[in-house]
Amino acid sequence: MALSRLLVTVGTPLASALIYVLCIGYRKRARIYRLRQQGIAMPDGWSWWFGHLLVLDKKLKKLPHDANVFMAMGDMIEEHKDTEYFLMDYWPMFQPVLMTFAPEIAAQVSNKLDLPKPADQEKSFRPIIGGPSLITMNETQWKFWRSLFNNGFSASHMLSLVPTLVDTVDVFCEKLSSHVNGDIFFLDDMAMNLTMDVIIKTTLDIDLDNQRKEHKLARALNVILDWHSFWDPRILLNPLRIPVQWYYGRVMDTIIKAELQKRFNEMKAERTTDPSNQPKKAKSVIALALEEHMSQKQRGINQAFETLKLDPQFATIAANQIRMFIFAGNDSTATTLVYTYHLLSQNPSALAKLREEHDAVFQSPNAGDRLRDDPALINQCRYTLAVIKEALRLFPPSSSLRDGVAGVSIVDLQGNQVPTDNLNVTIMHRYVHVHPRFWPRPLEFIPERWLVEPGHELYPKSPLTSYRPFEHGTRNCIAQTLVYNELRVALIMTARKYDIKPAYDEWDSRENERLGVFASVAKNFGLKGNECKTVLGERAYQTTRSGAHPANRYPCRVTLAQR
Ligand code: HEM
Repeated sequence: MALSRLLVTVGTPLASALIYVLCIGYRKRARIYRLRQQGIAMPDGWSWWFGHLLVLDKKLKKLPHDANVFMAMGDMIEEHKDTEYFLMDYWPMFQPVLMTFAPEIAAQVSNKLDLPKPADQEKSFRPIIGGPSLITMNETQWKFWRSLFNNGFSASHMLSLVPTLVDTVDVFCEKLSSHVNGDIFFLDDMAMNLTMDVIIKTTLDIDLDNQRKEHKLARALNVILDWHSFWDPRILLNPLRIPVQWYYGRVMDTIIKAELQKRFNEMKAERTTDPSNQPKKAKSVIALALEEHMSQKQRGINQAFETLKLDPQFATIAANQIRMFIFAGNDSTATTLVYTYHLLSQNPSALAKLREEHDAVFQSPNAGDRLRDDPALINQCRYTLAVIKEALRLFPPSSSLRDGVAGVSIVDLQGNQVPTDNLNVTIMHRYVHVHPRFWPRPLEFIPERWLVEPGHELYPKSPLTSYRPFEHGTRNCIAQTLVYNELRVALIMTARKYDIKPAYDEWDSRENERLGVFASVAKNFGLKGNECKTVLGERAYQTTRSGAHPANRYPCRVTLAQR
């Protein structure tokens, strides 16, 4: 009797929960089934149980194990040339996603419909960022924070930070010099240290000097990222993950909040001293945001500035924003720099033209000093900018992700309505950027295409929609001017000094030697396959590591430039 009562007590809620989950699951699966029946484009091989996961897995198996998942979409792009979008059903892992590479559809997503960020994105970013931030916020909260930061990232403010960039790139040059004629090193790591120093200096005004010695702030972020995955169950289910990420998140917050308080105190002190006695110094992004916030607050409550306090709620979200700037800005900028050097190493005539431009604009080999005196000189380096734009076209480090909205549809190229509710939408930058309908000789590295006039055979069709590494519309990247300035300064100060060449062949043969006799015996007996090491013929293929880092952290060698 007691047993049957227990079974009823425990079993009823369990059975109800199971029925509930099955009902939800069935509803979601039935929806995709209906979309298929309606003719919404999707790859063949869909299954009720695993959506398109098995289809994707089959494509991924043809690539190196760490290749970026977007690289596996090449066949699907070919198969959907008529619609230029397709629905990928990631059941049971994620929400289904409408994947598009049509600039016309991308423009609807980012501008016309201005679709919001997915509600669950914040949760997956939380271990890294700590909570809501610009990248995941929507509506009023997003508007408030974006308006606080816009001024700090403005073109004029970014130009005033060029001398800071020069100081940081000076250390990068010192590091490159230490490898001249030396052994293989990993350019990706070195670029990451550079961009970390830049992002912290420009947003928070701390000199990490991370390029010389790993700073605890950088280390904390790196540990969090080592324990992070958006999908890998081996990492997500590890019981140590949450405490480790929580601890290092606290380390980051403590450092950032202490600096915020310092900036706040400096700001108060500035307001009470005679402005003519204050040293003229470029302010950090957070200092400008704090000033704006405090001025708004002061106007709102009509209270003397000296009596205001830094409110903890504001400080917490501001700390998230800084953590997000570090995360969003570090990898993507570093990988772009590495791919720019890579493309230059493969295209000697472009490198020669770049050097000629630097000779013409700066004359002296010490471009850093000239830039410190006259930051606007970077704007004269048109070919340099064209080289960077071309690197971002061929190796964009990110894509855009948006949430569908009930009742809102995308109009496809044939004029059909594609409903977006309960779907995410991804704009695949890589495939928009090499779209043959828009780009002449799409796979070639041709910086000149950025310098010709409309009507020229190299001029892209509709560059405003077909080129979107920083996305368009209200949710475009807030830091694109910082990125262009940082990369320009780095190229200006290094291109004439160094020749950087990839060393993958040497690296691969060393790795084979290291794996030794057991691996080659295993291969000979067919126990271990010869893993493919290139994607579309590219050894420096983009990997899954956030920011689409080049394979194996880009092993390379550097020598002094031979001209
Ligand atoms: C090569 C470097 C970079 C690239 C290619 C890049 C690309 C992008 C893209 C594509 C978006 C839109 C994402 C979406 O629509 O889902 C974005 C947004 C954003 N990026 Fe970047 N980014 C770069 C560097 C940076 C840096 C250095 C920072 C930080 C200072 C940064 C901060 C942000 C922020 C805050 C947003 C969200 C803006 C908003 O929604 O208001 N990015 N970025």
